[in-house]
Amino acid sequence: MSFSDLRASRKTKSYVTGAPARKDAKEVLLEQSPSLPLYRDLPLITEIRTCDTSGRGLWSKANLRAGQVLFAVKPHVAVLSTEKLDGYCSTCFGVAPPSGLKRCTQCRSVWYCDSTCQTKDWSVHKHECTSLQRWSKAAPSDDLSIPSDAIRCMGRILWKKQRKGLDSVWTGELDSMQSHRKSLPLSTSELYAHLAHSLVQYLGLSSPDELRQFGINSSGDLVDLISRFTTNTFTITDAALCPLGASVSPTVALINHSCDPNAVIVFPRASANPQAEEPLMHVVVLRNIVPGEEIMTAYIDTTLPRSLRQEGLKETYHFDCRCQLCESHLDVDPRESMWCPKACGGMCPLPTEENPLTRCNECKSAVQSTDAVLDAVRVGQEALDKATAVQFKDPAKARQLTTKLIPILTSAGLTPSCHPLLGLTILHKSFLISSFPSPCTQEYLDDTIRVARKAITGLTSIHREGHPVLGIALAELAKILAVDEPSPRETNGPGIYPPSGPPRLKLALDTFMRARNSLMIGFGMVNEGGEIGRHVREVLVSLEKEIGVWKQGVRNVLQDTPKLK
Ligand SMILES: C[S@@+](CC[C@H](N)C(=O)[O-])C[C@H]1O[C@@H](n2cnc3c(N)ncnc32)[C@H](O)[C@@H]1O
Repeated sequence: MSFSDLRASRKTKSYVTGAPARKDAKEVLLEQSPSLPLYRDLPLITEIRTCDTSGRGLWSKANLRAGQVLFAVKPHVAVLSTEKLDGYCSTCFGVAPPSGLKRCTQCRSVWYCDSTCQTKDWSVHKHECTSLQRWSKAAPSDDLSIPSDAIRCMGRILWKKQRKGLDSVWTGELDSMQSHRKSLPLSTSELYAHLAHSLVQYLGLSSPDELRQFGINSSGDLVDLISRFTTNTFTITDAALCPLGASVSPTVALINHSCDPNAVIVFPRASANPQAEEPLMHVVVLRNIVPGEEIMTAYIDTTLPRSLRQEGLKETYHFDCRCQLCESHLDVDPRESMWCPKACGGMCPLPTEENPLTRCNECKSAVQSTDAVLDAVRVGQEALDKATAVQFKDPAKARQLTTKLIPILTSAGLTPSCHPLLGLTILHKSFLISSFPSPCTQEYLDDTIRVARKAITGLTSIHREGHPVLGIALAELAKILAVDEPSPRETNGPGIYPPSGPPRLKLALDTFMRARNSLMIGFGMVNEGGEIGRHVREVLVSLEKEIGVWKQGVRNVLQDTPKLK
């Protein structure tokens, strides 16, 4: 849910238990007058409750099934990230059509599908347009000519607030989102001051006093705005979970966090008309929920080890996570695990500076190479941070880092689900897929398939089937398994991966089917797994036909071949 990054949620199989209803939940509390009915988007099968530890939250009043779309809402405000502005429509967030997008001729910074999308956005963009032009003129360099996503999003919040009315339900919902103003750590003051200054500049105000027109009457109100924005913003993603920008929905923001979530927020782009109401946020149930259970999503990447998750949650959301996963004491957490040094098939917890002694959970053999493992994890973490930071600006450099570090971490004994190996593998896979050579060689194709499979092995140890991240990764693997082989091998052996020829096609079919099952849950049954789920279904139909033709061909050959005497 972090606005800067898509942090997919994950789950370890061993934690698969229904979360017990929290005892400290109090009765329904809605801080609103009857004349201001907030959260009209909420379905009747949910209710808002408050509890001492996490404030308001959303609770289920009914049995909910995995794959059920609990509700779908249009965010109050959404903005594209700067680097996506020229590739997607700023209104519906649809990808540029083959005929291209239409650019706003005034600010020349935002793009639309067509005049329909442009007209829909005009009531807010007319303010934004002037601000963008002014900002660009004053920018010291080209790469600073567009303000950050946060500033553009907060600008939109204020203009829309003004338009909807400061006393409106719309504004009431926004203003009821949680602010941490009273408990902000000192370390945030510099960032907040910078954001406040940039926002005033972007809005073209000569003094903070002019913020009154937006209902901001004091510096406290301004801090509230920034705090509400950072605490309640969701990453907006495309149908394949690639981050596109930031969005704010007060209804969705009622949902509290768990590192072991029972729901997920996705943008499946499910409608037959891609422009209709998009971008639409769907809250999808990941596993069955019983009445009286709290609905929870993950705000951060749950493939991360506990310490990094806790750090991230504290920094952005200001709480100490006490979810089942954080409180559990597992023998071996797949996020921090290595193979048995005697290769008995068991696993050991990853050694740490504080706990260097580690043993296999099966044969109890001790890991001797502690220093080497610690070093590998440290350089792996540095490489992952660097590669993530430069992946768009300098993909060659990023790929160099992943190519170099994956073998080091693998030979240090880390399992595929272990951090930072899993992160590096996922990144490496995306580099391989995005730079398929033309013509593609068998070696490149097979290598990409192996890396994609390794990522899935890691993800499967953490996510349950049905998680959208797993569904997308499976669909990606299935797709590359179905690519025509440049030079198929003659033989297939039990230890050879990937197989070649017809067995490869069969494996692609099975992987597509597994992907489809996961996508149907993760992106919602009624959405048919979203845009990617529908695409997978189409490919499945044609692959089944292809395999059917091949089987028939084999049958014909067998029938035509004279029996051996
Ligand atoms: C998006 S809001 C969630 C709704 C919020 N509880 C409210 O009352 O509006 C995020 C904030 O809720 C609180 N929160 C969310 N999940 C929590 C958890 N598992 N434990 C403690 N606090 C939590 C934190 O204060 C966090 O900054």
